[in-house]
Amino acid sequence: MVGRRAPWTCGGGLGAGLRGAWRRSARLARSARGRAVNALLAIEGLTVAYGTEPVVQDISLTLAAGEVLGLVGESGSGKSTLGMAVLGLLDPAARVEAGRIALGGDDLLALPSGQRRALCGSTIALIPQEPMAALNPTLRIGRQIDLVLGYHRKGDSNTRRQLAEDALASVMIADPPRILGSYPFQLSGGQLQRVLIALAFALGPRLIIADEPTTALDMSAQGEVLDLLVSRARNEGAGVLLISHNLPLVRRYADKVAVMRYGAIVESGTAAEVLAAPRHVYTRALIAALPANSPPHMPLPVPEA
Ligand SMILES: Nc1ncnc2c1ncn2[C@@H]1O[C@H](COP(=O)(O)OP(=O)(O)OP(=O)(O)O)[C@@H](O)[C@H]1O
Repeated sequence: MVGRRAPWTCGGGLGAGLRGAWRRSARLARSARGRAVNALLAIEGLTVAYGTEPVVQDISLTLAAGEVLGLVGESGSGKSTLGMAVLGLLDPAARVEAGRIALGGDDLLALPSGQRRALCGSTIALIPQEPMAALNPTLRIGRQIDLVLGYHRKGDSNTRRQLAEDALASVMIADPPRILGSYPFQLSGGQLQRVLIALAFALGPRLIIADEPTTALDMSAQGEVLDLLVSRARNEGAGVLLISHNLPLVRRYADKVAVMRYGAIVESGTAAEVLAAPRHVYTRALIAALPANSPPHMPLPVPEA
């Protein structure tokens, strides 16, 4: 696991050119069901190293607007490092050694740092594993949302208050005024994750990096949070990179799956193909390692060795 950050720590505006490219990409995705679509995100030959040790090696993948790509693999396989590379939030010790990350046709790695920062947190949102760690424990939720919306220049304080209430209502949180007046410790993990999802969507993301977004939640909250995140993303034409250990959840929510091992993708394809009929021995081992009766959502078959 690499260092986690709140989704709004590096936000800013969105260039008109990029906005146009994403709109075109979302239109293409909607109008081309079942056919090849223009990628919202295209990663080509990405290699990232800590010191001399490459932990992401020559990775290529694509994600269309409105699509969910599940990234699975054992701990330490490089999933979070890949996500952080896309966000532009790599640890200072990490170095991109090769490759290209294109979003809406623009090469993120070639953008000046100010423009790159401007995309992160608003256009590319992070939904982290630990919602509690992403929030300031000493500030009420309303104050934290107001700070973020203010940072992104979302109107005066009355407008921001209304935006915050609307954002919370849109993720079906009961009694938004009460939630805005609460401290993080007064809310459940599921409520906190909904707050982060509400805030992410209030900023109009085109790409969401969801890094183990339900690991800290109980089983019923896991389904609720992913139902919400994925349906909202599909409706708004945002792509989701869903990083998860939970294969049944990935199969339920992802359109495509990429399986990582030792920094490389060993198998990728549609979720149905990869998780129901895995070709790679490592994917089979991941599926075989699932505890019996683990997920109520979507039990996976254990393939023959
Ligand atoms: N700041 C860092 N400095 C040096 N090595 C790091 C750093 N962060 C991560 N690594 C190493 O990079 C490799 C990939 O880590 P990463 O967190 O990307 O894996 P992961 O698949 O996301 O694991 P997890 O599922 O546990 O979060 C691991 O070997 C890890 O030890």
